Amino acid sequence: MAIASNGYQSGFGNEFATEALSGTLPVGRNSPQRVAHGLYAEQLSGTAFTAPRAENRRSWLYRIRPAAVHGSFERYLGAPGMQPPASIGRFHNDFGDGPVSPDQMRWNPLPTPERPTDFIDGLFTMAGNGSPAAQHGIGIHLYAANRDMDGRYFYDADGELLIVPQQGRLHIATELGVLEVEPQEIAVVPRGIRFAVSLPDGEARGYVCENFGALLKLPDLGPIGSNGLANPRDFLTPNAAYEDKQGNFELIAKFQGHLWRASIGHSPLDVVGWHGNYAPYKYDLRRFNTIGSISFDHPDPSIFLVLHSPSDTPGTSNLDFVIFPPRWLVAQDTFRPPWFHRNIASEFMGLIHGAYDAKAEGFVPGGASLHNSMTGHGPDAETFDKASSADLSKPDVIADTMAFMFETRAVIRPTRQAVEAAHRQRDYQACWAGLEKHFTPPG
Ligand SMILES: O=C(O)Cc1cc(O)ccc1O
Ligand SMILES: [Fe+2]
Repeated sequence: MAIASNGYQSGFGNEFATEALSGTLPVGRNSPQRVAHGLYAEQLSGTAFTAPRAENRRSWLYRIRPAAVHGSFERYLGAPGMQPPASIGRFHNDFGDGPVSPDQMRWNPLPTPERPTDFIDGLFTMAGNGSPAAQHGIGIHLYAANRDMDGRYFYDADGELLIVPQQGRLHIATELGVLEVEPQEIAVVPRGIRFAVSLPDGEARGYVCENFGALLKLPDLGPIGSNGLANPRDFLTPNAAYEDKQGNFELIAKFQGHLWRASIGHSPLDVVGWHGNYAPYKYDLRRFNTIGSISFDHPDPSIFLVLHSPSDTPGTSNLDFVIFPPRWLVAQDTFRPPWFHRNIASEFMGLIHGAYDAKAEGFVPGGASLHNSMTGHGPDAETFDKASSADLSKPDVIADTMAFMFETRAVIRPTRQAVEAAHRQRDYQACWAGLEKHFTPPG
């Protein structure tokens, strides 16, 4: 039985305080000689102790047993039958260091698993850059699962996890409380926090971005002003909820790019109360206040930025999480869909719902595309033809859609299993083949 949700607190990066049993949190100190109810106090830090106050993230957990209590770790390659031949498992950060193709690439959704597969075994690494060791870059994964994590708990020491469900709800029971998310919502589980995922709909699939760099934050708004894009009060962090359970359980860790397993005799989701600003959260993408052009020209997609992980270079992100939500298009004398372009940044896209306005066909919900640094891309031939002769005297509404992009400063290296996958669309480039020469010089 999964832990029931105990509701949420609202705000982004607040100093939260929550207890599932009253009187749990110590008053006026963090680590009293004896904690109430016979609990242990434990600090979990998500930034350096000495990080500037505005960036500093840590929480104090009051729990039944400290996190140190478990058996020793051994390598874990995934459930039997799931490993690819190289025996590195399907979920890893081996992005390779040899030649990487600049091809545009696109994939159909990850197939539903043939055997019972939980969220962790259902993860399939598509691409990435940087590394957990370097503390910058991202891992990009798809998941397809049809079984609850039962007696099994996971944490990722390599990065925070941005989870983007595409089909099926997720019940994410974490040490700090429960996140219930459905498609068009996202969940963020910070580095190190233990959790178990169950599937209220029996099946689920979606995307995960693993952020090895600086923690995701809300962007500055500059001239937009003090409101807009993703508003802080729409972010929800769970109230404390715990289970007091003994058994022969498993703790899976992701550490330096690979999975490890240890036995654990109790549920690590045993935090009765906590306070601090390092905590999981969720956000409903349908709450995004979309801003765009009301005069002419299609703006850069940075106007759709939800969250970003900055790098050491100002304005140049380790990760930008951008969405393409429903919106009105009113720009005059303008080619309204995304333009043709080549970018310094690299782009991995997914589609949560509906259709994407740059692609008439082939980019399907649950699918993915990759356009690397300086690789040309843009609207397919059918979209170009339609938009070039559209009636601009009327606004267009783009309804029933939710696409997103993981954009990153470094080249995104697709994994071997992604390049060789049966679900890769090997004919993707054909979508631009119909763009004929129209050049007609005068005379
Ligand atoms: O390639 C894409 O479809 C993503 C994208 C959308 C947009 O509106 C402008 C630039 C961009 O890279
Ligand atoms: Fe693009």
